[in-house]
Amino acid sequence: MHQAAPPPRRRLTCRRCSASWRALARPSPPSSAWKSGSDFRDGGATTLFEMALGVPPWTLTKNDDAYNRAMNEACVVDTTMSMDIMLKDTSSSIFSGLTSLVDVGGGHGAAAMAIATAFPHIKCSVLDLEQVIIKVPQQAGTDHIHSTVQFIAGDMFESIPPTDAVFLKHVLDCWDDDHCVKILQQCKRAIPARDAGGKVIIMNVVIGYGSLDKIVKEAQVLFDMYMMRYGGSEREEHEWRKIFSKAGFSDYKITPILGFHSIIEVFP
Ligand SMILES: C[S@@+](CC[C@H](N)C(=O)[O-])C[C@H]1O[C@@H](n2cnc3c(N)ncnc32)[C@H](O)[C@@H]1O
Repeated sequence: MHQAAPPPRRRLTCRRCSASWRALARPSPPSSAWKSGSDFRDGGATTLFEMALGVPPWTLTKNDDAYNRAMNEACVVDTTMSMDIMLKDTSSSIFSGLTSLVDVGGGHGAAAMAIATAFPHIKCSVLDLEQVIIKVPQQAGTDHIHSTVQFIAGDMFESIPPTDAVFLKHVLDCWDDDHCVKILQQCKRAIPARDAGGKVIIMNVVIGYGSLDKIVKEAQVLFDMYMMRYGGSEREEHEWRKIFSKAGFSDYKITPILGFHSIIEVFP
């Protein structure tokens, strides 16, 4: 039987350090996952993740329960640890004055619950895809903090509920610049003007910010490479500035926190 030949191996090059390696140097996925050469990312259609698994990650969370569970649980573990650091380091200045916040792409709500615990007067909600929200563990409605956090199934590219602030933790680095601009444009529609307290709070890497330790720098660059699988990337300040400006925001402030993350407050 005739089987479609896999695409030729290509050499990928890291934009920051010029390291290069062979794409697809791994066991072949099922032939159905291969697409024609013109479908590859250079042709505009897909990502390393899709090349290997045939669908984008947020389709796989819909199609594959085990992958969905692993992704949601991993996000809770990462977020529980990093929110602890973030809230100790920076919280008062960043969250003061807010009465509502939507954690967009907030998974099972670990960040929203940490914020609601630290600031009980802020009404916190989580917006995520339906396949994520329907799997929010049951106990997340029974104790006091869980019951104050509202979970909303929806698509951030279509609309985000009105709120003082949108929180985006490890969401924008999953996407290329054009998708980030679209997400940020929806965020801007959801929040009030700057003088009425509106802002977007991004928790992500800003390459070059934070501790100058070699290990922190290496972690930032490794994350950049890691996010390439989704077609996303970690960004330097000038790359963030470009997407904020394209999405119609007027100003931003970067606050590095312990570890390799920063908080970016983005103002309409
Ligand atoms: C890398 S995870 C980050 C989760 C969480 N913010 C954290 O840091 O632990 C990205 C999240 O974005 C969500 N997501 C992807 N596409 C989305 C969409 N179109 N609308 C809403 N959420 C989306 C995913 O389901 C996932 O929960």
